[in-house]
Amino acid sequence: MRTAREAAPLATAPAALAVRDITVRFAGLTALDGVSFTVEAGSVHAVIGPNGAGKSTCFNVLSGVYRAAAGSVRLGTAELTGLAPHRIAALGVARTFQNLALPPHATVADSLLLGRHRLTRAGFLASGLRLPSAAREARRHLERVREIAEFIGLEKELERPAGALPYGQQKLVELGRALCMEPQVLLLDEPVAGMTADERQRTAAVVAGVRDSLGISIVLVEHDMGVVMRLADAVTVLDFGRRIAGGTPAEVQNDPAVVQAYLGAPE
Ligand SMILES: Nc1ncnc2c1ncn2[C@@H]1O[C@H](COP(=O)(O)OP(=O)(O)OP(=O)(O)O)[C@@H](O)[C@H]1O
Repeated sequence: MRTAREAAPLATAPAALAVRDITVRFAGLTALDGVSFTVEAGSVHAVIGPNGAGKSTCFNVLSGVYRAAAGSVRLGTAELTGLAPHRIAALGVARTFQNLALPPHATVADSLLLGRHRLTRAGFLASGLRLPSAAREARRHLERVREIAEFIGLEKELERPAGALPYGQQKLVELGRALCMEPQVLLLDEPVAGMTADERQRTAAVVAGVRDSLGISIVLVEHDMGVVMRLADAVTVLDFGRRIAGGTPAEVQNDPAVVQAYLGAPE
């Protein structure tokens, strides 16, 4: 059987995600102020900054939950600015959530299958009538679910209720569900928050594999600096809604403005 590593070339040429001059205001407070950065295709791009810097707001603009007052977001030539979350997902930008958002009693297999929903072609009627075309399609989706379960290391848990797994594995199911959408870009909101050291390590390895083996770009909002510094190819640093620095992890680590922002607002 093919593994997910072999089976997941991107259907379309990978594209950069260009974030340009994004401004978001909440009743007088400017949460993001003309923020720009580019997530290069096939890279891990971390967005960091002290509490209240605007990271979640940025994440919510990229996934379509918040509408920016100004600026644009483009994936290659596709304009994402102002689109609803499901349309952004359909254009190849999948996300995970900071808090678990899995149906509590569904098995791991069914949770992953949820991610295949937008790729399902057989209509309600064809499925209801059990037409061979619908059965073939269902088999294809199940095969892909198995490959992705293998990729995230949960192939043995497919028939278990996702809610019964340890927290770290549940988070991996969420990540797997997003991968099942065959995205070009994966938005990860604090993927290792609340995890044990082992779980963090395992999740970081899976995220690196998503980039290295599947060629998917990743936008990572994460407080764990160890994970950011190990995984990220590029880092954008926000403070009070402004982009104060950007570059490689080593570059931003030594940037006086970044040091000042973190020292001025200790966690
Ligand atoms: N829905 C909202 N309504 C009003 N103000 C908001 C809203 N969301 C965020 N803010 C404000 O916008 C600013 C940026 O918040 P945001 O949550 O994006 O920061 P963050 O960098 O993600 O912080 P943290 O690290 O604490 O999660 C903060 O001052 C916050 O209080």
